[in-house]
Amino acid sequence: MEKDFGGFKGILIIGLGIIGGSLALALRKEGYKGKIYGFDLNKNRIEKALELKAIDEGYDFYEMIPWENIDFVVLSTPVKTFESIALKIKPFLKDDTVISDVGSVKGDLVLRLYEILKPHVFVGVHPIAGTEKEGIENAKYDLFKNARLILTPVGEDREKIEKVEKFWKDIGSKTEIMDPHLHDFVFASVSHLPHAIAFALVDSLIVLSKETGIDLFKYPGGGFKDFTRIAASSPTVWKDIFLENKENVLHTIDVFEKSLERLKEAIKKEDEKEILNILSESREKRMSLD
Ligand SMILES: NC(=O)c1ccc[n+]([C@@H]2O[C@H](COP(=O)([O-])OP(=O)(O)OC[C@H]3O[C@@H](n4cnc5c(N)ncnc54)[C@H](O)[C@@H]3O)[C@@H](O)[C@H]2O)c1
Ligand SMILES: O=C(O)C(=O)C[C@]1(C(=O)O)C=C[C@@H](O)C=C1
Repeated sequence: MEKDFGGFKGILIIGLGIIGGSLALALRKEGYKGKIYGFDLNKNRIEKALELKAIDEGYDFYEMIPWENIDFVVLSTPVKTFESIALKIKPFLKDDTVISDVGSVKGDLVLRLYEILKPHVFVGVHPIAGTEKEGIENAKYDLFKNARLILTPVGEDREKIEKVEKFWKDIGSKTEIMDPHLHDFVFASVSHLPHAIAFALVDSLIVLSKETGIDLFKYPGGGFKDFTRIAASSPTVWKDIFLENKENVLHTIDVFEKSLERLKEAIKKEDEKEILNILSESREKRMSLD
């Protein structure tokens, strides 16, 4: 099928971070012919986006944006900013402009955004791709290529939902539709919990270093570094994800605590059979990935 990026002629990306920036670069790389507008509260990000030729025009005041040219808006800021941004931009939107996002949490948030923005159509999107880096200075044009991308539409506007799906397919993502609440349980388990544990693991070493007076951070090998790469992720982005997906994150932490407790008990009792059971089952699962 011919590439038309959903037929959108003018795209506004709000938030020129690693994800918003990578989206702009991917559009260029994949041959998008329309105009790309960028918005960010941080002027340095706008300058960098212009320097990289990722965007055609950049703004830090909504009033200045040529809204008549924009038929697709993508929210790419931390998830807790989405609702206030939606309220701010709504008065400027053309009737047929579609609004979407790239946020890591969906659930009730997409229902609230849908209500705030109607009669405009909002379609929730989550690309399952990223790194621990932040800002457009770390953006990659191929971040979304062959990556899974979840759409969590609410409402019945098939035509606009399909336009958003085609937009991402033309960038090279593998799209999948999911219920927004199911999405939040799944990604609490496979993404939010691992980030919480990685941050907490680094914190454990801070505590142990203070307790002992030994700078444990001088000694990590590959194991600790591999395990905690994601603890270098943006605190602002992850604070918002944990709070916006609070119930699921708390539940998955409870389950993790029980798993850790099971291993702890087996070690305490020197129960070799139980230790081997836990490690073998986990190793088998981990090896079946990819
Ligand atoms: N980083 C990842 O791995 C990843 C992956 C998938 C989805 N996401 C989601 O993508 C979104 C963006 O994350 P990121 O990693 O690109 O973050 P980032 O920190 O790299 O970029 C966020 C940008 O938003 C700007 N910003 C913050 N508040 C703003 C506001 N109120 N108005 C305008 N601009 C504002 C910041 O100045 C920054 O340039 C988040 O919702 C996140 O959950 C992130
Ligand atoms: O690879 C990483 O650094 C990521 O954290 C990417 C990752 C993930 O957990 O897999 C992080 C958040 C997203 O919403 C999607 C992807």
